[in-house]
Amino acid sequence: VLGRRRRRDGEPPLEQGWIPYLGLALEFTRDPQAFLLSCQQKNGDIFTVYLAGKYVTFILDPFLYQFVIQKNKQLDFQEFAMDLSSKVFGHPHLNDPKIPVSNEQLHKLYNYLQGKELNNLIESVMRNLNHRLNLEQLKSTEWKTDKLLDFCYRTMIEVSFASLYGTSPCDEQKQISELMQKFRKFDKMFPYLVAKIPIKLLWNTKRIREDLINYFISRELDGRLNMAFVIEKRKEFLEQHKYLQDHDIAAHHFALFWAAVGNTVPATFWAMYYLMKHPEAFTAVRDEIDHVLQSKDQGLAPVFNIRLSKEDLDSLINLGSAINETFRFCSASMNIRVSQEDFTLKFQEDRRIQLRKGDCVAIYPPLVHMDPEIYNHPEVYKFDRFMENGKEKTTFYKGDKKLRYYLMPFGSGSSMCPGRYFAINEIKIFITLILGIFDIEIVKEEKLIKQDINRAGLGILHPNSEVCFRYRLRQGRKI
Ligand code: HEM
Repeated sequence: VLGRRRRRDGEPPLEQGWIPYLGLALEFTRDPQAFLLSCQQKNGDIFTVYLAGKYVTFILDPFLYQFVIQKNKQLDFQEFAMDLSSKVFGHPHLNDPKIPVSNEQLHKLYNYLQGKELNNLIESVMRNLNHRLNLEQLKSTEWKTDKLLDFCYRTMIEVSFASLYGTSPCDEQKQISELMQKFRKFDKMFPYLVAKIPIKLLWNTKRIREDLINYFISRELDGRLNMAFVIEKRKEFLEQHKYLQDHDIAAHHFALFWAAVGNTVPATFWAMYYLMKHPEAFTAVRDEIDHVLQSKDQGLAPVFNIRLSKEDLDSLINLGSAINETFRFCSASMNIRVSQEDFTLKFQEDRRIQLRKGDCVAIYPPLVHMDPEIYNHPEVYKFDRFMENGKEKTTFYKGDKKLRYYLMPFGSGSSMCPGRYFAINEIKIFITLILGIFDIEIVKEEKLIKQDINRAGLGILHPNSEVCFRYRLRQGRKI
């Protein structure tokens, strides 16, 4: 059968299925967690599965992750990521000999998402979110009803776009609202694009992608004010290469914008949702927020003008733990590497496996996140799971051995998300302002909200339906 191969000595157990080309892809996508657990029962912690034209070796024992992560020369991430990104976002493949733009140099610029520049980004997000919330124009006693995922998208796309790509001197509410709608349409197709379904077959996705790319062409970006340093530098870097057309550069900007909001918005949704569903968590987080706001004597009237520093946000331990617990529940990004040559991957002592050039090696963190040996009652949301003695808890055990990798929403090693600090701070700012300013509650829930697993392996899962909520200016709080 096409694609079938024989297992060689030293290679992990092999599961190929019987369907030509697809192999076990359908079983895997139907429920990755259940599928991997059943393979583990049969084969142990290391096995290879044939999935849609690729042999993927899964390493399920978290104590072996480090051996994969350390081998970043033989097990490459960048080539695979660039390939995928260029197909999904329609930009040229960097490192193509015809386009001598260094992907490595481009990566160095992501350092501007951290350190001193992170403080500036935090300040921008604060300013832009205060501005956005002031536009809501709520009167003090009036409840306003909305849909939670939609609210998170509207607010965070506007705030992230303004904080990264700057603000326009003209009113751009209409354009931003169109950007949000198009972004959501494109994002719905994201799993299909990753699965390499040709964009032509995905209705009008190609046109929507072009429209989105057009928001980022240089004549649109040039007049914007307060652009983030990371974007300014990235723009300068890409524009100095005459090989890249304006459209190519814009497509790169769009890819980064997708990375910046594609996971942050659903993560914010879940963080808010779980807080609203768990009153004890809501109260603990809100008390902590009030404490910080009061100590800073923050302005809430006549217009909201909350300004908190990174240190203030760092001090929100309950909130930080609630966000980590949210990540544990709903993050499902698979860490993939591609073997650059036939070689022996060595683990501790005499444990080792043979890998072939072109095969993938995968780590699937949701299995760790839901492991009852690591997390007591993993199916239960406990907002304070990641705190201990008033600080962030960082020691977790499996059996009696301490784990290095216990929570992995942001990937690992060479594929670690460079925007992780920015993302966590953005979510913290969002929740701090919303809980600080508003009373907020779920209105009705006709059916239980579940995670839609069609993005399993690709990042933060989405909810399978909307949640209706309402909010009003906080009562019983001096403003
Ligand atoms: C909750 C929010 C976020 C999550 C869960 C997340 C997760 C991830 C993960 C898992 C990867 C690795 C991808 C892989 O292994 O295939 C990644 C890569 C990346 N992320 Fe994030 N991310 C988030 C927010 C952000 C933000 C806010 C930014 C930028 C402002 C950002 C920028 C990037 C970039 C540029 C890459 C690609 C890095 C590379 O090519 O090496 N992310 N992210």
